[in-house]
Amino acid sequence: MIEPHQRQMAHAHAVMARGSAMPPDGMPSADILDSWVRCMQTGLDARATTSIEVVEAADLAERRERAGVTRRLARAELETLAQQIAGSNFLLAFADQEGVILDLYADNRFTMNGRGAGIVAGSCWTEALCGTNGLGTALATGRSVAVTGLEHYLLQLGEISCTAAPVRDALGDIVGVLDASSYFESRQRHTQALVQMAATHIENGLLVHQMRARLVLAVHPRPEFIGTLSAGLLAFDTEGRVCAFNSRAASLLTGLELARGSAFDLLFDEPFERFVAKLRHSGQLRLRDALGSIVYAAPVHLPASHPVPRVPGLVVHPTRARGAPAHERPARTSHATADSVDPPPAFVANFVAGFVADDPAVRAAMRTVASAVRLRVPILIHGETGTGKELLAHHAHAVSGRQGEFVAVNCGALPAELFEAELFGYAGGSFTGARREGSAGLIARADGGTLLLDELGELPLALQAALLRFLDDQRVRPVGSTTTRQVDVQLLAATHVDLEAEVQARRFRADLLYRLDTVRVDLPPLRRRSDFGAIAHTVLQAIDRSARIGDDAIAALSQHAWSGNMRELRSVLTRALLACESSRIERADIEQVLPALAPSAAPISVLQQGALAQVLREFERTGHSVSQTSRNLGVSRTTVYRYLREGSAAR
Ligand SMILES: Nc1ncnc2c1ncn2[C@@H]1O[C@H](COP(=O)(O)OP(=O)(O)OP(=O)(O)O)[C@@H](O)[C@H]1O
Repeated sequence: MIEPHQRQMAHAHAVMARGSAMPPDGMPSADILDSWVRCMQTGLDARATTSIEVVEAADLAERRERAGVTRRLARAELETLAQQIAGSNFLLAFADQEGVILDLYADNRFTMNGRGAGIVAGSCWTEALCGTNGLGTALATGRSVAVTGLEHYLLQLGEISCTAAPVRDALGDIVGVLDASSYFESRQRHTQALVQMAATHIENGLLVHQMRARLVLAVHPRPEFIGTLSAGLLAFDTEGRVCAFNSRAASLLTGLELARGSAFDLLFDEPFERFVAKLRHSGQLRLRDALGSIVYAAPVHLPASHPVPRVPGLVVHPTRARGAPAHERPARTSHATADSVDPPPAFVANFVAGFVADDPAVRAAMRTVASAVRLRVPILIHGETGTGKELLAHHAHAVSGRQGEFVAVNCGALPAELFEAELFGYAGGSFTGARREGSAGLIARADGGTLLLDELGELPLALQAALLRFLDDQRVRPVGSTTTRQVDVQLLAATHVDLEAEVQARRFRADLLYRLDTVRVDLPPLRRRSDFGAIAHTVLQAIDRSARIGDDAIAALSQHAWSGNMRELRSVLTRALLACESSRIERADIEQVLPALAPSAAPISVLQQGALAQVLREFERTGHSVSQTSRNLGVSRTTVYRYLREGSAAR
């Protein structure tokens, strides 16, 4: 069926073909109208069949090389976009500032059908050559555009819809353009927002890269938006003069004299030096701008060369530039689809194999985490036991692109004295049992990477103060040593307890909670997840790849309360699989094992009676693997640790 829009544009083409010197009335937008005028003026024939020019292989290689970091950032975004609009017949392309496609990701159906045939690496899409089109028109206007069906000037492109956004570097120059093309009929409402967001991601990455020797600030009138794409970015030199800013900063600070070279003190009601000193101390600050409005600011990076604090008692902590470029991130698998949700502030693909994330709350958590790691702020992950906090932490590490290790440490696992040495390291011979050569500690091991403090609620009070100090300056001083070492660690903390209640009960320091609670994500319990079915399938596959489960069985499972969440589900599915006669679990198999488990806290109570022996036996049997023991018994790792501690105290 020809849609009214196509009919209207077909009419416009017909009028033009009759020799009109101007495009007819009723053009969909001023950008398309102006573009047609430009095409007419260059004498381009809308009806001619034009073969799209493709540059030589050597030229393409040279252009790719020249595009350097921009291209690497763009490729990462193309991959993410490909995940988001996967299966919807799309072709995604990144072209340089001359409209030559450097990279593209195409859905097979799009290329096989032949309609996207001319869109290949090296093809050139300037308006002068190809008429009105996403890439060319975005480059010509410097704005994000959608060119739908017959809005294309060349009739031969009339079945394609493109949406494209230019990418600007830190100085505001266009350095490339991102495009998503589809058949006219499979275009999607959210694609333009997705492409625009991806372009903003590239621009922000580029600004942070190009300004890596500068102080880069993220600003927003509301603190919770600091880590999102809505935040503005501003770079300052050591004198406090603006070197670069993104378009969000320009619109957030409208009315102020924001331009390259503007002095910080003219924009904000605070002397630059004092601001930097405070920033080093506190990480995020509330500022008043020159018009009297409140703005929150947090450093994206704060180089050591910026003014040293003159405020007494403040600690200096130069930070390193962020981790590796996004293109070096690991391969990803995804269960997430971006079909019907409204465009959130920052989209992110699923980086962890087997991590089901079709639930909106989980996807929101993934996006928050991805934004927070970009700014390297600590993240507090909250959720009942077994809801996937550690898996989300792995995702955070992967999405950060940081090259260092992911180090997880269970705060309930060790007594305070040993824990401090484990965490911060120790000098040789500093206490009985210490190794002669000493140890760098887990924080140092996570240098350049990510440290997860699991079960944060169990962190001994004595260590909470040390952690707070570490969060302030990212320096570690090994136990028994007089020297400190600067590290660059993305901190994540996970807990299932209500930390506010712990603060009330004076078991947790309020200042530490305040510091860690900048970005908080809550993982929903299994009973509230909309993707329960997908989870059940995935967990079952992890137990036995050949196993299957019927829809009725899933429906029966979904009725359960699952207080042990994924771990409990895994344990129930294992039992059901053992109980069933084939490798396909049916409702009856579930009914056979579920009543025995209800109420769902049963695994814990099983542990409580004669539990110690059971835990120790399983711990021995699994070759001292805490995770394996926790999995096999269907309890959390903390529970296992607690029993192991009790066990060793009793001996
Ligand atoms: N979204 C998910 N998709 C598939 N499997 C998951 C998901 N989330 C968690 N799991 C699985 O559930 C188990 C528990 O996950 P994880 O250890 O991350 O939970 P947790 O919240 O950290 O638990 P705890 O609070 O007990 O430490 C793991 O085997 C994990 O692989």
